[in-house]
Amino acid sequence: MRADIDALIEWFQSNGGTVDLRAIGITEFPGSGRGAVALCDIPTDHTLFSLPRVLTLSTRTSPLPQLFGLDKWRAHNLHKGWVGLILCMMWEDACAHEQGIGIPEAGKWTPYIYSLPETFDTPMFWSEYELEELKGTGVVDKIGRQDAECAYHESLIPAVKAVPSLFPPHHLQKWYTLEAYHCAGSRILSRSFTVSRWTSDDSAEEWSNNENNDTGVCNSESEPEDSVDNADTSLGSAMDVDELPPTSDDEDDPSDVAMVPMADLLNARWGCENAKLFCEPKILRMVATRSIKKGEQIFNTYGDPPNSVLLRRYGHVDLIPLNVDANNDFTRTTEINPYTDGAVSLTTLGNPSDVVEIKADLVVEVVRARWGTKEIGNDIEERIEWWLDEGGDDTFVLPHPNNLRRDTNSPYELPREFISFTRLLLPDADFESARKKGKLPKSKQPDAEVLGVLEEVLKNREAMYAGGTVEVRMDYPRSSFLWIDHVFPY
Ligand SMILES: C[S@@+](CC[C@H](N)C(=O)[O-])C[C@H]1O[C@@H](n2cnc3c(N)ncnc32)[C@H](O)[C@@H]1O
Repeated sequence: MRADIDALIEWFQSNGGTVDLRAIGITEFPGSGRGAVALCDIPTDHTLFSLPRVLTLSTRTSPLPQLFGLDKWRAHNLHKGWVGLILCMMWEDACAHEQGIGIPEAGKWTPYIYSLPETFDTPMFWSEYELEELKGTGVVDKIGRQDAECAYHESLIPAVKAVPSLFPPHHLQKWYTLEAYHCAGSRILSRSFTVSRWTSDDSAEEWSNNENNDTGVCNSESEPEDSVDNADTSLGSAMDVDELPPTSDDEDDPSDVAMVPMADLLNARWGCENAKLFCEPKILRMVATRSIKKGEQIFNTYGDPPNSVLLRRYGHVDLIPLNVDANNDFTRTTEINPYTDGAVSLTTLGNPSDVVEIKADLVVEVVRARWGTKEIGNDIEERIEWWLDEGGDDTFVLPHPNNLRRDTNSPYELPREFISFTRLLLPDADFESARKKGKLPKSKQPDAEVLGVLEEVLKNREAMYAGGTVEVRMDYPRSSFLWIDHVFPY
């Protein structure tokens, strides 16, 4: 690993990147692979490293789309989704290992390619037996193996076969296999960033690792250092002149998805962010967002997603000490820092961003089982339809009671929609009058009947998870709390 990292840093610096090697080192962290460590006390706002935009690897910076021919690229649907970037990564991999293929533009990212992982712990690579462990979580449905493989067979392979000068036929069985495709896809999934084109409207922006933002969120921070007049030329790639337009205005632009050498060596952990990548007209800059003590790990942020997302995209979960009181109940105290505060009873580990998703179907099932058609009537489908027409969701999301970022000590509250929907289904709900008034049932203060349904829904929901028993206790209205133990694996 050392040789790869040393070669990466040398390549990085000789191609316009800067690294403060007095402040940051790359080392192995047990359980999380390579990561960055502070070699001295680092003050807030210190630049740890920076790189020109052209050193990022995306369909905008790779020479491949141009060499392939932009019209042909589009005709093969390589401008949609991640398949184009996956092909660029596979091509770079082939070029790096085959010592170039006689094309001068090939092989620019070779030391970077050598630094990338070749195996992954994500569920994409789990056996059926192993996936059983995820039963009940939202992960399994979101792995997307079939869709990914469809793009491989329908777009990537025909494209590769169409241009033998770029993809020599004897490379196909080695560098363009389904396995290599999944490897490139997983590298993107776990390491890419969203790096938009610099526009004259932009100020310096912070960009979180792509993982954190399925939504592609970026936050405005400060003014750019360089005048925006220089911004266009700063991109400097061949793609500046004639590049692929975004698919459409309201879709995420796939050419914004970029591999960012060095930045992707930083790990992340819930609530531990102390560095972040900022986007400027000519460069990307990794900056300390807090003071970091010598010896501490330098953490980027992946957006503190729930463990379901961490596992699916990165192959790990965050298990941090949760706030629990002497009775092993979650507390809502917001001031306590679970990493440093010795006063906290640390008996439970988890990820405060975890949620439980409850499908509306499950509520319907419980209501049906409890009362039957005779009591609730024949119009349950109609009620559901009206609920959806009124903009109601078909899934309710229960946040973790221990989410410390919720700046409140108020009791745990069930999502109001969840209560309102349940009330709508009950036999005594005045559906006709609600529909006439166009008003959904009240969502505050659930009564005993609603709570009875909700308790059963939660028990049934818990039983869907593989393994372990869960205790669901409801203590309402005495304390106005709903206590749910261990029901938050993902
Ligand atoms: C962006 S890379 C970070 C660098 C990576 N550790 C390496 O060795 O190249 C993301 C990967 O790092 C690992 N990782 C990051 N944060 C972690 C954490 N808190 N716990 C365990 N593994 C982590 C996961 O394997 C994840 O897929």
